[in-house]
Amino acid sequence: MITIKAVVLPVFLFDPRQYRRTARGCDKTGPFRAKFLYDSVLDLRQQLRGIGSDLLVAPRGEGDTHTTILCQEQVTSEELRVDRALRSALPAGSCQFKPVWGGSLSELPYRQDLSDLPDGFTPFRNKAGRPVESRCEVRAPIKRPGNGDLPLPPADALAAAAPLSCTALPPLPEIGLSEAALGEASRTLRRDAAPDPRGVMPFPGGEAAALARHYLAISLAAPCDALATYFETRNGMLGADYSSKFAPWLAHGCLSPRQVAHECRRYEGARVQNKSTYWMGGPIGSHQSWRSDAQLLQRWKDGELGVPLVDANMRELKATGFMSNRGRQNVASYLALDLQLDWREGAEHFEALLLDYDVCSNWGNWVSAAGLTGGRVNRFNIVKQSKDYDADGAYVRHWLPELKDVPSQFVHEPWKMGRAEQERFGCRIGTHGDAASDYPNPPKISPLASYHGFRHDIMES
Ligand SMILES: Cc1cc2nc3c(=O)[nH]c(=O)nc-3n(C[C@H](O)[C@H](O)[C@H](O)COP(=O)(O)OP(=O)(O)OC[C@H]3O[C@@H](n4cnc5c(N)ncnc54)[C@H](O)[C@@H]3O)c2cc1C
Repeated sequence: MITIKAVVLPVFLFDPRQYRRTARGCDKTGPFRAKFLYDSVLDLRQQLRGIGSDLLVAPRGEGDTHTTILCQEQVTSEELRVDRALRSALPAGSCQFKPVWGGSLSELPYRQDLSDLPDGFTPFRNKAGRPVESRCEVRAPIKRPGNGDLPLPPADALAAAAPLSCTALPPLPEIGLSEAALGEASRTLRRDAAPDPRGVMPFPGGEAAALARHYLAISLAAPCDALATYFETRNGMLGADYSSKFAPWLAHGCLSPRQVAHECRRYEGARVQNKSTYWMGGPIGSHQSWRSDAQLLQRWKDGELGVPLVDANMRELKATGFMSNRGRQNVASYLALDLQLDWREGAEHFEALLLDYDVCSNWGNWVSAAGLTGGRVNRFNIVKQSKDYDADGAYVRHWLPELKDVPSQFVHEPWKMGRAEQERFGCRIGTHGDAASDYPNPPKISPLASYHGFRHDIMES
């Protein structure tokens, strides 16, 4: 009798659908995430080589499939469409398609069909007065496998697996990166390309880089106490340690959320607990007719609106692929609730540029920012937010050189400077596009009172 041992074939397919343009003309994947993904695939290959196997890589869904395809179970529309296309492309009878649920860290204390799931975050988190995470058991991380621990084919057996390759990664045009993104990407993708020095930190892709992030060195030998102050610092916008910056690695599957949760518990046990470490671990609102203004939208994307906090954050995103949570909330609120431009334009722009793009986190947060969750609409007062979270203007000056000599009194409201002050502080305020001005006047926004279309309360914060 012949015994056939099950073998797991490690394959990475670059899916061209991820690199096309959307109907609104946005790249699905911009250069930052394309590079992060490349780094991550290279790192995965290195790790598999380290345990005697290898990674097969192909530009699209080619290759011989004759066993079981294991994949993450999806819930969102484009991802489900990809699953359906893959299922129907599989030769009948020769291959099984097996989605596995991996979207939650532990069993939630809600019904399996989620019929008792609250709409808002606060009631979700505090079920019957107890924080939801205190009822959730997170399983311990699995030990790192060594050579021979996994049913992987040896490297030399994989070397002959044409048309898949284990030597080279596919060139970008083969993946289908759009022309516009390619121009940028070919620059960013140079191995030696340095990240923008103004960014919060470099983000190399791959598990090795994630584990080297010292925030995770909750490790007791050399503890990093940034975690202890997370609750106080998490609304920051400058520097590496106001938040974990794990999101890009989590979004790409380079870092296990179970491992992060485990390290946090270990840290809390050994050092100190923090109120907010629990973090680590479709629109239903009323109809709103969004305005359409391509020029204004472009100014928002370019950080050229004349609203310093929004502009600084949008320039950071454009230059680095990252933006703080505080920044994301403000720029999203400003686009949807102040400019009343279509929030989906903003969500698509984020999807293209964010290193940590995740379909649920991005689109879910945008739905909420646009006031479409069915609950209270939270409209950010940008000037108040600027003064609360960037009191001395260090963040806006970091990204807006036009305002570098403008004192704190005016830095968040430069339009309030008179002509003499503009002269004195070297910043002329004027019409957007006017060569004689250094920084634009902000667009006129609708007062709160004219804000129709929402059935629910509007709260300013
Ligand atoms: C409009 C908008 C779009 C967003 N798009 C994304 C996205 O595409 N991908 C993404 O991972 N996050 C997204 N977020 C959530 C949040 O801004 C980022 O997760 C966070 O800024 C990443 O930085 P960090 O890893 O240092 O987070 P930390 O503050 O250190 O938090 C630790 C982890 O918790 C999770 N997390 C934190 N805040 C949120 C949140 N509000 N919603 C969901 N998860 C959260 C992330 O996985 C994060 O890495 C978005 C928020 C807004 C307002």
